[in-house]
Amino acid sequence: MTKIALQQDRKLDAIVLGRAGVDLYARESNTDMADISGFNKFVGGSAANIAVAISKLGGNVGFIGCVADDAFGGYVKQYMSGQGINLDGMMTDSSGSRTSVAFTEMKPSDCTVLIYRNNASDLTIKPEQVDPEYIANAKVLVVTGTALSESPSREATLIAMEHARRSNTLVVLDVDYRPYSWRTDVDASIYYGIAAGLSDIVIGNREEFDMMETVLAPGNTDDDATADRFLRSNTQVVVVKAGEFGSKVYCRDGHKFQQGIFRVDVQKPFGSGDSFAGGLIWTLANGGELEDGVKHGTAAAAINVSGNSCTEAMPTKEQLFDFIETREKSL
Ligand SMILES: Nc1ncnc2c1ncn2[C@@H]1O[C@H](COP(=O)(O)OP(=O)(O)OP(=O)(O)O)[C@@H](O)[C@H]1O
Ligand SMILES: O=C(O)C[C@@H](O)[C@H](O)C(=O)CO
Repeated sequence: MTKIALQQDRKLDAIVLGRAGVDLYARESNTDMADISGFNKFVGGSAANIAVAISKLGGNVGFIGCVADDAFGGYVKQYMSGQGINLDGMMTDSSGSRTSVAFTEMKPSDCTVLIYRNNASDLTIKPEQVDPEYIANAKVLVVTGTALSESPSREATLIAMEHARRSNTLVVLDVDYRPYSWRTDVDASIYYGIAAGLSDIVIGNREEFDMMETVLAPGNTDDDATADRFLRSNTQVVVVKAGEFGSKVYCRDGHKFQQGIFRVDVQKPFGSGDSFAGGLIWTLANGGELEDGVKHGTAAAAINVSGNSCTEAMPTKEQLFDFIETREKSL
């Protein structure tokens, strides 16, 4: 079993950096966008999803991000506070930006997702708004990579990672690649490469690592080669997620393992990555082994994809361990 060393004497288990927005999920299942009668509203955004995931498991979690001074921004802050998330790092922008909004169908696969990020508030956060003391008070800094897609958020994200490194705060990069956020894959691979070099743990799926290797190894699809390439500089662990095929985990010392999935009745494919990250990071922040963290993340993801939202479908600690116990008994 593998232990990831981190500073335990910290006020916060984790701080998550990136977007917090609104998810509008189809009211009807298995219905095309054109035929949906309406939507159910939730808080979303990859970083907010991960923060809620950790909080619902019982973690003390903070946030670094920015929402607009509009009704959606107020809704997001109210919900996240209600979930017990510390918002000392949440900025509010009054320059006319807009809180990110995602519209989704509700189908087990081939789900349309439309995310409106025109002048997105989360990308307005500035380096001078990132507090190094706040980061020094957390065991883990979780960065969701879309925050790298535009300045000044790009610089704010990189300085946050530098602050974390200097204060021995573990750095996790969840790649969170959204192609429409980037001018080209070459641009993306450059900044993701810099961020990966500042990270202890890099979590991505095959498509995301393909993007990250656009310049370094175009056309490579071999996970082992990808892991070898990114297990450099500060990076101790690379996790390659593979949807219903589970995940592969590679450690700097050569140890590697695979984790299969927990089979469920899937309502939607998305949210799996954020819940996986939340379960993994919560486990590590509480001194758990890497293997257990990946199992917990895998179970949290299965629970989430069988639900009808992201944030609200994140499991509590009791739900997570009941799910695992029930499934393991039936093996
Ligand atoms: N259909 C499924 N059933 C059960 N577990 C799943 C399913 N799809 C994904 N998972 C679990 O979730 C983990 C992460 O999912 P995935 O590989 O899809 O990440 P992702 O591409 O970041 O997802 P997304 O961006 O859609 O949230 C997988 O490694 C697996 O453990
Ligand atoms: O990450 C986002 O901005 C949208 C998510 O909250 C949403 O649940 C999703 O993952 C759709 O793909």
